[in-house]
Amino acid sequence: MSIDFPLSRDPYVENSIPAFTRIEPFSQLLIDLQTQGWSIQDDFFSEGFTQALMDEVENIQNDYMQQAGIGRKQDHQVVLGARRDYIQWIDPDKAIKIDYLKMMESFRVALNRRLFLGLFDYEAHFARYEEGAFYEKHIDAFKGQSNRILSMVLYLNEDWKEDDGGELIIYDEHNPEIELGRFPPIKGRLAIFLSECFYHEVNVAKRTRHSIAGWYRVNNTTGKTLDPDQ
Ligand SMILES: O=C(O)CCC(=O)C(=O)O
Ligand SMILES: [Fe+2]
Repeated sequence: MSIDFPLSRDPYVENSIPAFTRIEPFSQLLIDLQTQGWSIQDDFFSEGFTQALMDEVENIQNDYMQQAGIGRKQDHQVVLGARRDYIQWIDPDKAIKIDYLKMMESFRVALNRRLFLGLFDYEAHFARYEEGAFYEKHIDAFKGQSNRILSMVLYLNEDWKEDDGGELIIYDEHNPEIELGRFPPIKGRLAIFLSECFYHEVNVAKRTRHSIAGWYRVNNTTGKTLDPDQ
């Protein structure tokens, strides 16, 4: 009789594989942002790097995640009608997370250099939508009230099928009744859009759906008020 153990890979080692396979991984993305304010990029990271991020998120137990709320941490409230996912903020405490944050830092520099966005930092969390979870139509930042400038979501789901739902729907900047597109959360796909401009929504997922959602921010610290963290 044989016992089935889950396949376990060797732990990811810092800097062990190239994070990107394309020569200029940011170029089309920067053009899209400049011309339309949003972009969808497939295979953004290399296969091995994407796989290491998938291994990481798949192995987080629910107990180590928190139920996502609406708004920032200090006014954290869980509104089940609006959003139902579990999150874990990404801190540089493991090789794959260190390398991921390093890559996002190099992207921040490229964004500032090319688009003069003055981005100050990046915050991100793993997200798990279990079967039946969704996130109703919303905007990530209200003009003048937030320091979130760019929203990014990286999808980490093997063999996502059309029937699995969970699409990201992006709405028109000028008329949020009009859909710009529906994007299934397939492995390696990256969605990016200006946080203050695009309403978006996550359709009900019919199976567990993993992603990393992150935001590039500006520093709005003035006088005695420190910019809140997350
Ligand atoms: O997972 C997605 O496709 C979008 C998530 C989202 O909109 C958010 O976390 O603010
Ligand atoms: Fe969002």
